[in-house]
Amino acid sequence: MTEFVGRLRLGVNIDHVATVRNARGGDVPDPLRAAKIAEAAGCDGITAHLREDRRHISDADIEALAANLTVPLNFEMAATEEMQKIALRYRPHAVCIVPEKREERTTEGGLEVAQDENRLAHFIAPLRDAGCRVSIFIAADKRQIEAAHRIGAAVVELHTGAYCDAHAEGHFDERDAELERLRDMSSFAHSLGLEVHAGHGLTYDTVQPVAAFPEIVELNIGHFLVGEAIFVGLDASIRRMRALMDEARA
Ligand SMILES: CC(=O)[C@@H](O)[C@H](O)COP(=O)(O)O
Ligand SMILES: NCC(=O)COP(=O)(O)O
Repeated sequence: MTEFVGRLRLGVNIDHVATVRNARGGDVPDPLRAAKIAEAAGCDGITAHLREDRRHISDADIEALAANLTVPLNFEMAATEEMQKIALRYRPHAVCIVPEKREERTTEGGLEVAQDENRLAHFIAPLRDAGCRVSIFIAADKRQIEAAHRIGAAVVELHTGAYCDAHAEGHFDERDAELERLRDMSSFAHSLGLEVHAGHGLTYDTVQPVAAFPEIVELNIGHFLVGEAIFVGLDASIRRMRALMDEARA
């Protein structure tokens, strides 16, 4: 089932502004300032991942974002009791449950929902009751999508990392196969009534084929935008991404 869903939303992930700040300690660069620039550049939401080890975003960042944003906050977190308490304190517009491994450099894969269904169903219930849209960050995998649907998630965010990595490494057959998987699985998730988002590792070079899938309503993009901002400024990097997304959608 496909349908035209209108303007594709851009959620700007500001985690890696905090990474730069934390390299030295102190207060600069300030993720909230980045979020305000992103709002002015026309983003549709701000994404921030409060990792359990606080390697980038801090508790104080979440407090500042929750108090000052005018666009919705998408709060990414692991499925732990500590994070659930924080989410229930701030009640962000959306909570995206992501897997975390201590030794990983970034979020390597999607959440294993199918093997942890009962626990996750109980875990997300209070978040849903508090009014948060619960999103599950998963690989483009039918089994995981079906499990996310069964536990009562409103949204699935499909991990685009494998597609982006294959492109960056010049493995174009693998890239095309990953893209095909993303296309099929976004359509499948949509057919179950799930809202479909995608993200991780997207760049100017990789965003358009994903943005063209009509079932996807939101892309969350961060690391590349923050890196590009070093050269052109954050406002310009976001506006260019926005333009590429709109072009692909048209
Ligand atoms: C879940 C996700 O894909 C992003 O939020 C990403 O996790 C950014 O943070 P890291 O680079 O620490 O993984
Ligand atoms: N959920 C994915 C996200 O928020 C952004 O990931 P990245 O662009 O920083 O890799």
